[in-house]
Amino acid sequence: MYIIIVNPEAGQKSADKLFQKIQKEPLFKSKNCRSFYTSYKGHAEKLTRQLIEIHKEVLQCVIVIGGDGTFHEVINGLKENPEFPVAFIPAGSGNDFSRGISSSQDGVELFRSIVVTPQIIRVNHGSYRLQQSSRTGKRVFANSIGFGLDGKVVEVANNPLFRKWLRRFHLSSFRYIFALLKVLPKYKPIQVDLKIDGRKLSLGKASLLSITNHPFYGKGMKIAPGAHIMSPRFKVVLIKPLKKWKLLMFFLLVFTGQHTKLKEVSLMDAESVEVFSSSPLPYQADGQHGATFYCKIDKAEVPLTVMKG
Ligand SMILES: Nc1ncnc2c1ncn2[C@@H]1O[C@H](COP(=O)(O)OP(=O)(O)OP(=O)(O)O)[C@@H](O)[C@H]1O
Repeated sequence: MYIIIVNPEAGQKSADKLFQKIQKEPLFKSKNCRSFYTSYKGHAEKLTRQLIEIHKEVLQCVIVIGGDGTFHEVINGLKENPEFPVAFIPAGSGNDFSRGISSSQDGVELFRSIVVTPQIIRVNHGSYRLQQSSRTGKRVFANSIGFGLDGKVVEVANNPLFRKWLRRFHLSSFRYIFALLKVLPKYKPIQVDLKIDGRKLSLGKASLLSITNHPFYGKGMKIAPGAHIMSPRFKVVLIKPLKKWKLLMFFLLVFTGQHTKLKEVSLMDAESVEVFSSSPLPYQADGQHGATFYCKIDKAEVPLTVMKG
C-alpha cells in the first residue's frame, strides 16, 4: 500500500492537476494507492503522523505531491518513524529537494518508477531546535535553513495577500524575486553570533546565513556549490553586508554558483551550527518562515530513506 499526500494549492494548483493524471494510471489501483488532500498549513504533518500509526505494517512509502513546504511537513510527520520511506513528486513552485537528490524524472513517469522500480537512497538531512533549553521540539529540514535576508524574503513570499496579488497577474513564478525586491530597500544586516562545531566565531554583521544539505535554493539558485545531500556535513554560506547593487549582482550570479567569487561570500563545512541573536531573527526552513533568538542545527540522527525514480 502507498499513501499519497497531495497539497492541492501547491504550484498554483499544478499539484492537483498532476494528481488527477496519476489517479488515472492503472498502477494507482493495482498498487493499492490511497490519497489524501491537505486542507490547511500543517495538515500534511498531522496526516502523515496519523496514517503511519494506522497503516505502518502494510505501508511501503508515503508519496508527496506538492512543493518543498509540503515535503517539509511530511518528513516532520515521520519524526517518530524516521526510517520510513518517503518519495517526492515535485509540483510546487520551487521543488529544490528534487534538484538536491538529482531526480531525473517527474510527473506520472516518476510515479511509475516509485511504485515499480524505485531507487532507494539515504539522505543526510538536517535537524534544528529553536529554543536553547528545550530538549524536545527538534524539527527536520530537507533543503536548507537560512537566517536574515532570506527569512524576511520568505515571510513576504508566503504572505497570502502577496501570493493572491501575484496569482492575479500570472506572476507567481517570480514570487521570490518580487519578494526580494520588496524587502531589499529597507533591509538591514543582522547581528549574529555563531558556533560552528563548538567553536565560537565573531562575525559582526551579516546579510544572510544559510545552512544547506545540498546546493539548491529558491528554485534552483546554486547557493552552496559542492554541498551534497549524502554528506554528513552541511555547507554554511555566510554573506557579509553587501551594497544593495552588489546584493542584486549576487542574486544574478548565484544561479551559476559564481557568487562565491565575491569577497563578501564565504563557504564553510560544519557538522553542527549554533546561531545566537539578541533580537528576533527572521529564518526560513524549507520555505517555512518564523523568527527566533536561537537555533541549533545538526544532521538528523537517522538519515531519510527516499525512493526516487
Ligand atoms: N489546502 C491548503 N490550502 C492552503 N495552503 C495549504 C493547503 N495545504 C497545504 N498548504 C500550505 O501551502 C504551503 C505551500 O506549499 P508548498 O511549499 O508545498 O508549495 P509551493 O509554495 O507551491 O512550492 P515550493 O515550496 O516548492 O515553492 C505550505 O506551507 C503548506 O502548509
